[in-house]
Amino acid sequence: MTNDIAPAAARPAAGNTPPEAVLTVRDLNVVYRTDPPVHAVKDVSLTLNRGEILGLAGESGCGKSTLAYAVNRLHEWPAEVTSGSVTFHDRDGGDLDLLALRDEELRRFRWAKLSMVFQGAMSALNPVISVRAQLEDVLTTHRPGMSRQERRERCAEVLRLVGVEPRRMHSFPHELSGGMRQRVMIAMALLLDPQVMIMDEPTTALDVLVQRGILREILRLRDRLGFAVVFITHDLPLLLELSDRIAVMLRGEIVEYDTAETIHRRPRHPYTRTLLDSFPSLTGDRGAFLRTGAAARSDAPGEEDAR
Ligand SMILES: Nc1ncnc2c1ncn2[C@@H]1O[C@H](COP(=O)(O)OP(=O)(O)OP(=O)(O)O)[C@@H](O)[C@H]1O
Repeated sequence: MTNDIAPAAARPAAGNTPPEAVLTVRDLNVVYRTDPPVHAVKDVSLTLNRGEILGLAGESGCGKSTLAYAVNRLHEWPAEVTSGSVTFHDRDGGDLDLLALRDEELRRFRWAKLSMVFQGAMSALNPVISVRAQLEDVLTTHRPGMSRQERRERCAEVLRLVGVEPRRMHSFPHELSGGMRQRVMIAMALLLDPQVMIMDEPTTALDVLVQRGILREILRLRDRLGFAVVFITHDLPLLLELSDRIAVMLRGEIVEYDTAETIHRRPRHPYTRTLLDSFPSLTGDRGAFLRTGAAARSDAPGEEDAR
């Protein structure tokens, strides 16, 4: 492992502006009401700052997805939030208690303020509805005042942002490669200019080159558009490259929470050290390609995974 990682948490807060929270999770507990019950998220507290990438790491089954779903109120019975709070600090001012939002408020909130990208784009996208129709549907629902022309233009714009040629909007998801579909999912998550994106293993199923291209794109977009990201993966070394801060989760609890720099140089918890040592490097020298752009241009946006 190399020591050339960029100073974590240095990038989002340009100048001397102190970090400003966009999402605060306090003492969150989630239990699956099964027999026996599973206490999947235990007293989790996290703060996501505006524009930062917060990595959430931990092995399969530690509760990462349960936490992400609960934050966005996407959890379903038998999962139940038993205590805690999730507060969204809107850039327009005002705090929203997400756990208290009624259905209609929640519907308006999701995608517009906070969007989510899941691992399997194929399960999130409808394979038999064109990309354009699915993107436009989000706009029709959330921006009813937009004209047809404006909707088309916005769809083309977000596809371009994620490195997909706008002509691809006429395709159906099943006609696209896995990487392309993930890019379309990211485009959809960007449509309404959200302040937070939760990405749950968005590139895990993809091969390494395609992963690299997409991860780079996420960094570029974050720098350009300023949204904050909760990036979930079991690949802690990958998070070292991508994240500003990292939370390490073990059996439902956050056992270490610090800047990527500190976790890289001075991991305190034995489990963090195990995760760092045991995971094979997918990306070569850590920190080499994502932040510095040192990789070959073969991972140029949208081309590597074109069919
Ligand atoms: N529907 C369910 N009913 C009962 N227990 C569940 C259910 N879904 C998840 N769990 C349990 O909750 C715990 C946390 O699971 P979760 O899927 O959140 O972990 P994860 O870290 O996201 O894992 P992965 O990386 O494999 O998705 C696990 O013990 C899991 O078995």
